[in-house]
Amino acid sequence: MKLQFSKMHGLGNDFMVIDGVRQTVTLSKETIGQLGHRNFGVGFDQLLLVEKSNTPGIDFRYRIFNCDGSEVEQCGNGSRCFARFVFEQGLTNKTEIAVETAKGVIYPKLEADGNVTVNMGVPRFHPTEIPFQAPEEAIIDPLIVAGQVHDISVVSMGNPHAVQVVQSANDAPVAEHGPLIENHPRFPQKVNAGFMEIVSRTEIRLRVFERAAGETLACGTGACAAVVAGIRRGLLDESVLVHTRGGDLRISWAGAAQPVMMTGPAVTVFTGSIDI
Ligand SMILES: N[C@@H](CCC[C@H](N)C(=O)O)C(=O)O
Repeated sequence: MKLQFSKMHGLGNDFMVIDGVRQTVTLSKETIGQLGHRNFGVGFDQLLLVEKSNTPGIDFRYRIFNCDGSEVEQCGNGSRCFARFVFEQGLTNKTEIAVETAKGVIYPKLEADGNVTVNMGVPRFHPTEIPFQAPEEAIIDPLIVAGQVHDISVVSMGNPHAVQVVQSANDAPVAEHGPLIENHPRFPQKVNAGFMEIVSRTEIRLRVFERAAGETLACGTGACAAVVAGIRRGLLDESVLVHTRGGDLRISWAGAAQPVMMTGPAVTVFTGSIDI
């Protein structure tokens, strides 16, 4: 089977994006893992599969897979690339799109300046919604990692995040502690581990060790989760510029029961086809 795809990125978090509306696509976990390989495949952090939606009022459905082939619930940088993809490919002429993911509907909007703004939905904090083993919801939970207590804030943006505040994002032990947090037994479905440096009430630096993908140059849901965690801790204002290794995102959150808004770029690098 020959598969047409676009290679895209959002701040260096890179994607293979496949049109499953005009192509019949069947992908096993193994095939996704092979396609994701940086030496033997196309290479990506996540694969995005765009499909038709059967729900009235919803334009598309899109599925998200980590580079190991595991399917995940949500992807911030991916949602912006999804919107750019369906527009560029002529799958829609709408600039405001409603798209179903495995964890609800999100609303990307293509801006006149080339950025994409996404209503990422309402963040969740209850341990059962992460999922996280804890007796009750808290703003800060102590987590023992490498024999030391780390103060984490757990946030679900559809997918699970554990965010901690560090003195310096640059010097944070992301490669050492990231996998320990990702696979910590208190997170039965694993977790994305965020390391946030507070620069000011309106600016942070962030690195994220992503579940099943390792540290990426940027993580959109990780940025949403970090800003929400910082606001809940009383450290950040409502609108925050997030510096990632791949570039900047603007994240805003007006507080409890409100959706998180994310604005940033989405870039097509090339289109191609591959025999699978
Ligand atoms: N890069 C993404 C998040 C992708 C999914 C994540 N690795 C998970 O397993 O939850 C983003 O931009 O949000």
